[in-house]
Amino acid sequence: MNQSKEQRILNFVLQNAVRGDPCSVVDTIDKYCSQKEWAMNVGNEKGLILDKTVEEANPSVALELGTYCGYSAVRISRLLKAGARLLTVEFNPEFAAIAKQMIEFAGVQDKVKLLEGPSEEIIPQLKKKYEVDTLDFVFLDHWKDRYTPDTILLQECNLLRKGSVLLADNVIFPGAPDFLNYVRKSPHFQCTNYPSHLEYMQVEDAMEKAVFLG
Ligand SMILES: O=c1[nH]cnc2c(O)c(F)c(-c3ccc(F)cc3)cc12
Ligand SMILES: [Mg+2]
Repeated sequence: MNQSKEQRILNFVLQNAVRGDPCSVVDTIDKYCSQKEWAMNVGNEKGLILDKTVEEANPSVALELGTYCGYSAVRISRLLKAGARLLTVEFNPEFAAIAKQMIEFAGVQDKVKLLEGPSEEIIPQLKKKYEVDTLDFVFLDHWKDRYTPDTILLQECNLLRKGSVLLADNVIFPGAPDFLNYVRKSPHFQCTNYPSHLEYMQVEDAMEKAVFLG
C-alpha cells in the first residue's frame, strides 16, 4: 500500500537523523519538508519563537494541542528542565502512531506523554486522569476552529494559573481570527503578536502569545 507523507517523513528521519539527538531529528524533518515535501510542522523560523517562549516560561508541565508528526513535541521537550513533562494531544490515529515513533527515536519519550483523542475530551481529564494541577505552558497548533473553545475550556477546568503562557501557531495563515479577537479583548490575557512566515514558505503568518492574568 502507498506510504503516507507522514510515514515518508518518519522514514527519512530514521535513515538520516541521529538516534537520541532531538536537534538532529528537528533539523532532518526541516530538511525533508523544505526540500522534498511540504508538511505542517511549525518549522524553524516559527520554531525559534517557540523555543524562546518555552525557555522564558521554563514550564514544569506543558501541553501541546496538535502533535502531528511530533516535530514540536521534540522541539519543546528538548528544552524542558529535569523532571518537567510535556503532554501532547493528537486526534488523528495515523499521525499519533508516527509521532510516537518520532518521539522515541529522538529519545525524549520520558519527557513526553502522547494522548490520542479529541482535545475537548482530553482537556477535562487532565487533572484527574493525568495528574495535572495547572499548566505552565500551552502550545495551540491543532485545528484553528478549536483554539477559542479549547482556551475557554482550559479556563473552565481551572487548568490555567496567573502567568500561564499560551502560544498559538497560524494566527494569520490559515488564520484564527476569532481566537485573536477573544484573547485580545479578554481582560484575563496579556497578548503579544510575533510576525513570521508559514513553515517552509514565504507566505506571511504569525504566532500569538497570550499570558493568563488570573
Ligand atoms: O491544520 C493545521 N494545524 C496546525 N498547524 C497547521 C499549520 O501550521 C499549517 F501551515 C496549515 C496549513 C495547511 C494548508 C495550507 F495550505 C496552509 C497551511 C495547517 C495546520
Ligand atoms: Mg501550525
